[in-house]
Amino acid sequence: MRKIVIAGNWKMFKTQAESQEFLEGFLPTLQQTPDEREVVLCVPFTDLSALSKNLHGSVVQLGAQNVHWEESGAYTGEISGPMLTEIGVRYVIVGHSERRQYFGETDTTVNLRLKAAQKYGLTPILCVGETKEQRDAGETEFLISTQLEKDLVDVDQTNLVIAYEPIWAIGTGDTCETKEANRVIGLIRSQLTNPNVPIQYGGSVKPNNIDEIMAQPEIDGALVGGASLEAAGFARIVNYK
Ligand SMILES: O=C(CO)COP(=O)(O)O
Repeated sequence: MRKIVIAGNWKMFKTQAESQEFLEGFLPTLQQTPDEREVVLCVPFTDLSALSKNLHGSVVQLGAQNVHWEESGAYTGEISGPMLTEIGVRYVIVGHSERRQYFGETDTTVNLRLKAAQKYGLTPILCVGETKEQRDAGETEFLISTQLEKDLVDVDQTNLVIAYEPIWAIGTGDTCETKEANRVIGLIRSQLTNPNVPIQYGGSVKPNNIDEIMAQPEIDGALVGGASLEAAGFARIVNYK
């Protein structure tokens, strides 16, 4: 059976004080969450250490938003796998479209980061997805299959989560039609050697559309941006029906 993974991606939001306030609202709502749902918070590096202490003993796993491929070295501004695992981080987002768009992330560096994450004991969440122009030009399938082919070279598919995030649906309120998301995720699965890799949908996931998204047979979870910043809303998403 495939694992369900619901992850919040806080992006560049929340100071430590704000993250603490979030937890106070969020953690008490989780007692009812069925065991098979993995709940992950992918937070800014500066929030990781304090959250790690406060999440201890809860069902929530901690995630980072990027990882460098070397163990250590002269890489100003970067964070390595051992630095993350030391403080209890279990997951890391790799290849988010915002990293690819604004910070020069390429399929080559995504591949290096995925392999390093696994080497140092983290589970990477690989993000793939097309732009509006690529979708309108009928290039969605080609684009995603090319990303997967390049990103997954020598990557262990037994310790991996994939997120299908159509770029045009991120932060726009313009959710991908659930049947279409289900179709693309089915295509992604058909390209994997391990059909049990959990594949999430991401892009304007909200409390009012999570039930419909999770009802789709190919969709194994969600990667949630804006709606993961508010405790009650994210709790509703995690506790989808
Ligand atoms: O980029 C996302 C998650 O990684 C999605 O962001 P939104 O949920 O804000 O659209």
